[in-house]
Amino acid sequence: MLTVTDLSVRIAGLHILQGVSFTVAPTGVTVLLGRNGVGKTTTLRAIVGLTPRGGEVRGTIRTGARGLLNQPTYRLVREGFGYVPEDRCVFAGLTVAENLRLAEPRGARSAGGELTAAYDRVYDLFPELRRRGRQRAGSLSGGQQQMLAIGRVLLRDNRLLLVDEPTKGLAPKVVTEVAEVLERVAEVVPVLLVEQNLAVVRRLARDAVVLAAGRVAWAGDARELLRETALTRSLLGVGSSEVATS
Ligand SMILES: Nc1ncnc2c1ncn2[C@@H]1O[C@H](COP(=O)(O)OP(=O)(O)OP(=O)(O)O)[C@@H](O)[C@H]1O
Repeated sequence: MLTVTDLSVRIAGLHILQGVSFTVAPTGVTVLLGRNGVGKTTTLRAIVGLTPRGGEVRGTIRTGARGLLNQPTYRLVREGFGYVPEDRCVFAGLTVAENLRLAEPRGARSAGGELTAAYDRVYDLFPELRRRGRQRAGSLSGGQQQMLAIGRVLLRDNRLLLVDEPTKGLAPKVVTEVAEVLERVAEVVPVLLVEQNLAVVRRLARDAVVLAAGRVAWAGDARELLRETALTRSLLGVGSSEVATS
């Protein structure tokens, strides 16, 4: 389980997070919600040690007794933190297979060059990545790029995945496909998810944490939050029909 306590982040003179505390359950999806610009991405980036240079991060981030605040990102990756950023960051000029190869941990390929179980795990979830191995990542659709961004991270044996707005800008059918994949991923590894699509939240999230004004405004059962349309409306600023029908 990941515990974030009193997390404070200042960037460029802005006090963006002002004492954020929450826990990520050891299984399933915990969703991080809040209006635009409230600090959801800043929270994920602080956890994985990617606060921009000059930013100041304070507080504690722990898994068990281990303190992880301000650890270098490579060490956090070795600790089992997988991060899928909002902009996906696939290498457009490289093929799908080359993108995966760049993310390979030790053991993903045998001494003879054969792919091992790490690849089986990724290709079972995303058969299309195998089929499109030779295609340039830049020519994939948005949904396929998202699958590559998630698949790349899953080459490692993660203990926590942090996924930032994976369905943003995708067509409804593709949103459903990405949600299905995340649902399967969350059966084996806990996920901290930033997601604005409430239908996806409803489908995936067991726990919810809502940020407002630099702090946690609400935390608890995600379904309970979505049932309270007035609360959802006031915390997230969405229309009541959006909450009710999503
Ligand atoms: N490097 C930076 N320099 C200056 N301001 C920043 C920087 N990074 C984030 N901010 C500001 O911090 C605030 C929180 O940004 P963040 O991206 O974490 O919000 P968010 O909740 O993820 O937003 P959204 O839902 O729109 O993606 C915003 O006001 C943003 O402009």
